[in-house]
Amino acid sequence: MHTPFTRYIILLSTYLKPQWRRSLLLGLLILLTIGLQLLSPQILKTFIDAALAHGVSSSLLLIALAFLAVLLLKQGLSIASTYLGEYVAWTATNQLRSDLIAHCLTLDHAFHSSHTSGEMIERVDGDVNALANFFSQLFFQLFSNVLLLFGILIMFFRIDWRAGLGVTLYAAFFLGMLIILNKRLIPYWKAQRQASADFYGFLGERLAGVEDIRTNGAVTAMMRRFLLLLRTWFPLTYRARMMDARFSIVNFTTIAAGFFLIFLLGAYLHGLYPTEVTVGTIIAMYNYGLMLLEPVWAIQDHIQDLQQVEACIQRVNELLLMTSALQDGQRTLSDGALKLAFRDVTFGYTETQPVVQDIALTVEPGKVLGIVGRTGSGKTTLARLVFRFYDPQHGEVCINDIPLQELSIRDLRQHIGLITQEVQLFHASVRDNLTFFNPTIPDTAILSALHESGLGVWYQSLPQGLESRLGPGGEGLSAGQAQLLAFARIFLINPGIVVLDEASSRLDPITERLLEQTMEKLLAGRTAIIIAHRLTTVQRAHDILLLEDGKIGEYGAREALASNPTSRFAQLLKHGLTEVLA
Ligand SMILES: Nc1ncnc2c1ncn2[C@@H]1O[C@H](COP(=O)(O)OP(=O)(O)OP(=O)(O)O)[C@@H](O)[C@H]1O
Repeated sequence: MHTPFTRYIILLSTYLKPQWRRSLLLGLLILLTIGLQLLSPQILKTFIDAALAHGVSSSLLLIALAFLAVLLLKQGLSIASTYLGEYVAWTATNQLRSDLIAHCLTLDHAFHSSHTSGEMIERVDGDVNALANFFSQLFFQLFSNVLLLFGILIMFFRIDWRAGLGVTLYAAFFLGMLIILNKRLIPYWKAQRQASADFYGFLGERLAGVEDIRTNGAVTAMMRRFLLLLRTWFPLTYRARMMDARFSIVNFTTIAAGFFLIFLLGAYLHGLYPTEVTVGTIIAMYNYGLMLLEPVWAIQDHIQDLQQVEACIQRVNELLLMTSALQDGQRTLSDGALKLAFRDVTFGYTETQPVVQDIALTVEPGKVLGIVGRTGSGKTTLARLVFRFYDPQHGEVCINDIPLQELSIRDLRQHIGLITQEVQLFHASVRDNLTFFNPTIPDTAILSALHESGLGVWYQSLPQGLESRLGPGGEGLSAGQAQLLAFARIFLINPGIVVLDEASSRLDPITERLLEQTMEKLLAGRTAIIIAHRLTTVQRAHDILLLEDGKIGEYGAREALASNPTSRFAQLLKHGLTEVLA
């Protein structure tokens, strides 16, 4: 495992290297800004000494103008470095974001089903945002604040070594004290924030359920819980604020002591060397003292932020180090209907508990296999194995007699179309919903897919054609229309195998008829696996697989099974699919 420091270096070099010119320019801008910042007290010193020595003169105006010019230039440079800093940071972190997303997409289904989407968003975006802060502010600000601090100390040493030493010791003490005090303060604010999060979490949940609370007469009990939460929240906030106040008192006393030290040193040195340490020098020392507070406070903040960033870098690294359990193959598939075979397949989500067992069957090109079985019998699991979301523990799944492990996963998935019960629709245009945001697919192909899937009339009613936006989660579409849109997606990619997990809910007769017609077109010239819930679909299947607790309960040609009165399938047909399998 790398030490934190090497991790920072690796991260910085990976993502800043491509922008080294901009980063270098940024470094230069920061150096110049610091140089100008250190110059202004010197100009002030010259001004005061000149005023005291010669009274009001034209040179004073020139010095004042130089002071103004330095201030303006410094301001301009800070704006430029802020802009450049943000630019460099956003470019670096956007690259990191896309690297992480691309990496997550290569991870297997087991990874994705064991991490919630919220967790992934927090990892990819929350952690990257913290790192964006590291790149844009923390790294460059820490760099410039440390430089500024050293610059100020050098200015004190230039005045006199005793001044330099005194102020260096003071700065070290001040910084150490701030770090210790802040560490003590953090738990108080953490507890306060937790209490506030609990309160708002409770409030949000109760507001969402306000009708149930009222109708069940639970208002008094809820109010009591509110008061209890407020009773915890208030003392925690009070304690945190009091600690803050104490912290401020110590802080300002130390600052005051610092200025006292500077004036004392100034007066002492003026006494020793009146011509070198002038009144102007003492004013400059005071100004450097004021200037010193800024980097000390900032460095203390940065140290805290670095601890957070360290945790983020660790999590991002962990994610990047994860690899998919599935090894990618090289071979590719031909177009057209494909042959699918399960060869003695056994698979379980855990090693010890098989979910499907000893599955051996073949679906010839262009044929339809209907899978029926009770809920939890392993139907969806079989479909997942076809997509190679998982590898079987025993046996193999083959397409055109090629084991899936030998196929390129990308190519494999381009040759299989999946329609699930719940169609995932995006809050985006009809075009993007059909093409999955691929802008290279021509309109003519999309329109033809819409017509083929029976959505021609629906498309005519769209105010902005393909650019019309669907509501969030497909709002405004009926379940049947959503299914047909999923069919249109399949027509568009034209795969050789279709896996269809049929919607179990009943559809209205018109949509049902439309779906039937579209299904006919969809299955023509394709191999299909249909997890069937409706009788009409089952009747389309050439073969039937009845799954019972992950094992083959019955498997054979549909007609043969249907005409055998002793078969389970014939019983199912007699008593109705949904009634028996529900
Ligand atoms: N990602 C998973 N991780 C662990 N166990 C799972 C996972 N998915 C499914 N299972 C378990 O595997 C078994 C088979 O589930 P599967 O979804 O394949 O059944 P199904 O026949 O498709 O059910 P349904 O008709 O309800 O969709 C169930 O016991 C289920 O709890």
